[in-house]
Amino acid sequence: MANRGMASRPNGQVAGNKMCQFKLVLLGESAVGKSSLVLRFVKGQFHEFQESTIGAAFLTQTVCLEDTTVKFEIWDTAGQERYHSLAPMYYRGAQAAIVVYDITNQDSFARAKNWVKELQRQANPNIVIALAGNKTDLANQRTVDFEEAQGYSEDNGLLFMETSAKTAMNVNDVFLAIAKKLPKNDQSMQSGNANLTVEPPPPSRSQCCA
Ligand SMILES: Nc1nc2c(ncn2[C@@H]2O[C@H](COP(=O)(O)OP(=O)(O)OP(=O)(O)O)[C@@H](O)[C@H]2O)c(=O)[nH]1
Repeated sequence: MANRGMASRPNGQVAGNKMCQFKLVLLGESAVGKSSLVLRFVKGQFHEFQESTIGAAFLTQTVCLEDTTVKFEIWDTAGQERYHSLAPMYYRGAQAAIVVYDITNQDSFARAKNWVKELQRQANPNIVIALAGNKTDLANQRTVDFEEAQGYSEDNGLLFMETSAKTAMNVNDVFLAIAKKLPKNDQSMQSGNANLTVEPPPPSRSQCCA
Protein backbone atom coordinates (compact mmCIF):
# COMPACT_ATOMS: atom_id res chain seq x y z
CA MET A 1 0.00 0.00 0.00
CA ALA A 2 2.91 2.34 0.61
CA ASN A 3 4.33 4.67 -2.04
CA ARG A 4 1.99 3.65 -4.84
CA GLY A 5 2.86 5.61 -7.98
CA MET A 6 5.67 7.56 -6.35
CA ALA A 7 9.45 7.30 -6.57
CA SER A 8 10.52 5.52 -3.43
CA ARG A 9 13.77 4.61 -1.78
CA PRO A 10 14.61 1.07 -0.65
CA ASN A 11 13.63 1.92 2.91
CA GLY A 12 10.11 2.84 1.75
CA GLN A 13 10.68 6.56 1.92
CA VAL A 14 9.35 8.74 -0.92
CA ALA A 15 12.04 10.98 -2.46
CA GLY A 16 11.73 14.53 -1.14
CA ASN A 17 9.40 13.53 1.66
CA LYS A 18 10.16 13.99 5.31
CA MET A 19 10.60 10.72 7.15
CA CYS A 20 8.95 10.07 10.45
CA GLN A 21 9.04 6.93 12.56
CA PHE A 22 6.59 5.91 15.26
CA LYS A 23 6.21 3.00 17.62
CA LEU A 24 2.71 1.51 17.52
CA VAL A 25 1.36 -1.26 19.75
CA LEU A 26 -1.66 -3.53 19.26
CA LEU A 27 -3.58 -4.63 22.35
CA GLY A 28 -6.74 -6.63 22.90
CA GLU A 29 -8.13 -9.96 23.98
CA SER A 30 -6.84 -13.14 22.41
CA ALA A 31 -8.36 -14.08 19.02
CA VAL A 32 -9.90 -10.67 18.25
CA GLY A 33 -7.65 -10.44 15.19
CA LYS A 34 -4.65 -8.28 16.16
CA SER A 35 -2.12 -10.37 14.22
CA SER A 36 -4.54 -10.66 11.33
CA LEU A 37 -4.91 -6.87 11.11
CA VAL A 38 -1.13 -6.46 11.08
CA LEU A 39 -0.68 -9.24 8.52
CA ARG A 40 -3.30 -7.57 6.31
CA PHE A 41 -1.69 -4.15 6.68
CA VAL A 42 1.92 -5.26 6.21
CA LYS A 43 1.61 -8.15 3.75
CA GLY A 44 -1.92 -7.88 2.35
CA GLN A 45 -2.65 -11.43 3.53
CA PHE A 46 -5.23 -13.17 5.71
CA HIS A 47 -5.00 -16.63 7.28
CA GLU A 48 -8.17 -18.40 8.43
CA PHE A 49 -6.07 -20.34 10.94
CA GLN A 50 -3.80 -17.62 12.29
CA GLU A 51 -1.71 -18.94 15.17
CA SER A 52 -1.99 -17.29 18.57
CA THR A 53 0.92 -14.93 19.26
CA ILE A 54 3.49 -15.89 21.88
CA GLY A 55 4.97 -12.87 23.69
CA ALA A 56 4.88 -10.33 20.86
CA ALA A 57 5.75 -9.94 17.19
CA PHE A 58 7.51 -7.03 15.49
CA LEU A 59 6.85 -5.75 11.97
CA THR A 60 7.24 -2.48 10.10
CA GLN A 61 5.24 -0.74 7.40
CA THR A 62 5.26 2.73 5.88
CA VAL A 63 2.36 5.02 5.06
CA CYS A 64 2.73 8.01 2.75
CA LEU A 65 1.00 11.24 3.61
CA GLU A 66 1.16 14.30 1.39
CA ASP A 67 4.61 15.48 2.46
CA THR A 68 5.61 12.93 5.08
CA THR A 69 6.49 9.27 4.98
CA VAL A 70 5.42 7.66 8.23
CA LYS A 71 7.16 4.46 9.21
CA PHE A 72 5.37 2.37 11.81
CA GLU A 73 7.33 0.07 14.07
CA ILE A 74 4.54 -2.30 15.04
CA TRP A 75 4.46 -4.41 18.19
CA ASP A 76 1.73 -7.03 17.96
CA THR A 77 1.21 -8.24 21.54
CA ALA A 78 -0.15 -11.59 22.67
CA GLY A 79 -3.71 -11.33 23.96
CA GLN A 80 -3.71 -14.37 26.22
CA GLU A 81 -4.08 -13.36 29.86
CA ARG A 82 -0.81 -15.02 30.89
CA TYR A 83 1.06 -12.42 28.79
CA HIS A 84 -0.71 -9.40 30.31
CA SER A 85 2.23 -8.46 32.53
CA LEU A 86 4.47 -8.08 29.44
CA ALA A 87 2.23 -5.45 27.85
CA PRO A 88 3.74 -2.36 29.55
CA MET A 89 7.10 -3.20 27.95
CA TYR A 90 5.46 -2.74 24.58
CA TYR A 91 3.15 0.23 25.19
CA ARG A 92 5.70 2.23 27.18
CA GLY A 93 7.27 4.67 24.76
CA ALA A 94 4.67 3.94 22.09
CA GLN A 95 3.29 6.97 20.27
CA ALA A 96 0.24 5.07 19.02
CA ALA A 97 -1.93 2.12 19.98
CA ILE A 98 -4.67 0.14 18.31
CA VAL A 99 -6.96 -1.50 20.84
CA VAL A 100 -8.88 -4.28 19.12
CA TYR A 101 -12.12 -6.07 19.99
CA ASP A 102 -14.29 -8.51 18.08
CA ILE A 103 -17.75 -7.14 17.20
CA THR A 104 -19.23 -10.60 17.85
CA ASN A 105 -17.81 -10.77 21.38
CA GLN A 106 -19.04 -8.44 24.17
CA ASP A 107 -16.34 -9.63 26.58
CA SER A 108 -13.67 -8.54 24.15
CA PHE A 109 -15.24 -5.05 24.07
CA ALA A 110 -15.15 -4.87 27.88
CA ARG A 111 -11.52 -6.00 27.76
CA ALA A 112 -10.74 -3.34 25.15
CA LYS A 113 -12.14 -0.65 27.45
CA ASN A 114 -9.84 -1.90 30.20
CA TRP A 115 -6.87 -1.64 27.85
CA VAL A 116 -7.86 1.93 27.02
CA LYS A 117 -8.03 2.75 30.74
CA GLU A 118 -4.63 1.18 31.33
CA LEU A 119 -3.12 3.13 28.43
CA GLN A 120 -4.64 6.39 29.61
CA ARG A 121 -3.18 5.83 33.08
CA GLN A 122 0.20 4.37 32.28
CA ALA A 123 1.25 5.02 28.69
CA ASN A 124 2.69 8.16 27.11
CA PRO A 125 0.13 10.91 27.88
CA ASN A 126 0.09 12.01 24.21
CA ILE A 127 -0.43 8.51 22.85
CA VAL A 128 -2.83 8.35 19.89
CA ILE A 129 -5.29 5.53 20.53
CA ALA A 130 -7.53 3.93 17.92
CA LEU A 131 -10.28 1.49 18.82
CA ALA A 132 -10.88 -1.15 16.15
CA GLY A 133 -14.03 -3.28 16.16
CA ASN A 134 -12.78 -6.18 14.05
CA LYS A 135 -14.56 -9.02 12.17
CA THR A 136 -17.23 -6.81 10.58
CA ASP A 137 -17.59 -9.48 7.92
CA LEU A 138 -19.42 -11.41 10.68
CA ALA A 139 -22.03 -8.66 11.08
CA ASN A 140 -24.84 -11.24 11.32
CA GLN A 141 -23.27 -12.40 14.62
CA ARG A 142 -22.75 -8.88 15.97
CA THR A 143 -23.19 -8.35 19.72
CA VAL A 144 -21.40 -4.97 20.07
CA ASP A 145 -23.37 -2.00 18.70
CA PHE A 146 -21.54 0.33 16.35
CA GLU A 147 -23.14 3.35 18.03
CA GLU A 148 -22.14 2.22 21.52
CA ALA A 149 -18.49 1.81 20.53
CA GLN A 150 -18.53 5.07 18.59
CA GLY A 151 -20.04 6.96 21.54
CA TYR A 152 -17.51 5.43 23.92
CA SER A 153 -14.68 6.44 21.55
CA GLU A 154 -15.92 10.01 21.27
CA ASP A 155 -16.19 10.28 25.06
CA ASN A 156 -12.61 9.03 25.43
CA GLY A 157 -10.94 10.88 22.56
CA LEU A 158 -10.22 7.75 20.53
CA LEU A 159 -10.19 7.22 16.80
CA PHE A 160 -12.76 4.56 16.00
CA MET A 161 -13.32 2.24 13.06
CA GLU A 162 -14.89 -1.11 12.45
CA THR A 163 -12.54 -3.32 10.46
CA SER A 164 -12.25 -6.71 8.86
CA ALA A 165 -8.84 -8.30 8.49
CA LYS A 166 -10.59 -10.90 6.34
CA THR A 167 -12.04 -8.52 3.73
CA ALA A 168 -9.46 -5.74 4.38
CA MET A 169 -12.25 -3.27 5.20
CA ASN A 170 -10.83 -0.15 6.91
CA VAL A 171 -7.54 -1.86 7.78
CA ASN A 172 -5.24 0.56 5.93
CA ASP A 173 -7.58 3.38 6.95
CA VAL A 174 -6.98 2.83 10.68
CA PHE A 175 -3.23 3.12 10.25
CA LEU A 176 -3.65 6.08 7.92
CA ALA A 177 -5.92 7.90 10.38
CA ILE A 178 -3.33 7.35 13.11
CA ALA A 179 -0.50 8.54 10.84
CA LYS A 180 -2.45 11.73 10.14
CA LYS A 181 -3.16 12.36 13.81
CA LEU A 182 0.40 11.83 15.07
CA PRO A 183 2.30 15.06 15.70
CA LYS A 184 4.98 15.65 13.05
CA ASN A 185 7.37 17.73 15.10
CA ASP A 186 11.12 18.13 14.71
CA GLN A 187 11.80 15.16 16.94
CA SER A 188 9.77 12.80 14.80
CA MET A 189 10.98 14.03 11.40
CA GLN A 190 14.01 13.61 9.23
CA SER A 191 14.74 15.43 5.98
CA GLY A 192 14.32 13.89 2.54
CA ASN A 193 17.57 11.97 2.14
CA ALA A 194 17.64 10.41 5.58
CA ASN A 195 18.70 6.80 5.46
CA LEU A 196 17.03 4.99 8.31
CA THR A 197 18.05 1.57 9.41
CA VAL A 198 15.26 0.01 11.36
CA GLU A 199 16.09 -2.77 13.72
CA PRO A 200 13.66 -4.16 16.25
CA PRO A 201 14.12 -1.62 19.03
CA PRO A 202 14.06 -2.60 22.68
CA PRO A 203 10.46 -2.31 23.80
CA SER A 204 11.22 0.57 26.13
CA ARG A 205 12.59 2.86 23.38
CA SER A 206 10.59 6.05 23.44
CA GLN A 207 11.88 8.28 20.64
CA CYS A 208 10.41 7.92 17.22
CA CYS A 209 13.33 8.77 14.97
CA ALA A 210 16.61 7.00 14.42
N1 LIG B 1 -14.10 -13.70 10.08
C1 LIG B 1 -13.00 -13.08 10.50
N2 LIG B 1 -12.06 -13.77 11.18
C2 LIG B 1 -10.96 -13.10 11.58
C3 LIG B 1 -10.76 -11.72 11.35
N3 LIG B 1 -9.59 -11.36 11.89
C4 LIG B 1 -9.08 -12.46 12.44
N4 LIG B 1 -9.88 -13.51 12.27
C5 LIG B 1 -9.66 -14.88 12.73
O1 LIG B 1 -9.68 -14.87 14.16
C6 LIG B 1 -8.72 -15.80 14.67
C7 LIG B 1 -7.76 -15.10 15.61
O2 LIG B 1 -7.00 -14.17 14.87
P1 LIG B 1 -5.60 -13.60 15.38
O3 LIG B 1 -5.16 -12.57 14.40
O4 LIG B 1 -4.66 -14.71 15.68
O5 LIG B 1 -6.03 -12.93 16.76
P2 LIG B 1 -5.08 -12.24 17.85
O6 LIG B 1 -5.90 -11.16 18.45
O7 LIG B 1 -3.78 -11.85 17.24
O8 LIG B 1 -4.88 -13.40 18.91
P3 LIG B 1 -3.67 -13.60 19.99
O9 LIG B 1 -2.40 -13.71 19.20
O10 LIG B 1 -4.02 -14.86 20.73
O11 LIG B 1 -3.69 -12.40 20.88
C8 LIG B 1 -8.03 -16.43 13.44
O12 LIG B 1 -8.66 -17.66 13.16
C9 LIG B 1 -8.31 -15.45 12.33
O13 LIG B 1 -8.36 -16.05 11.05
C10 LIG B 1 -11.78 -11.01 10.62
O14 LIG B 1 -11.72 -9.82 10.36
N5 LIG B 1 -12.87 -11.75 10.23
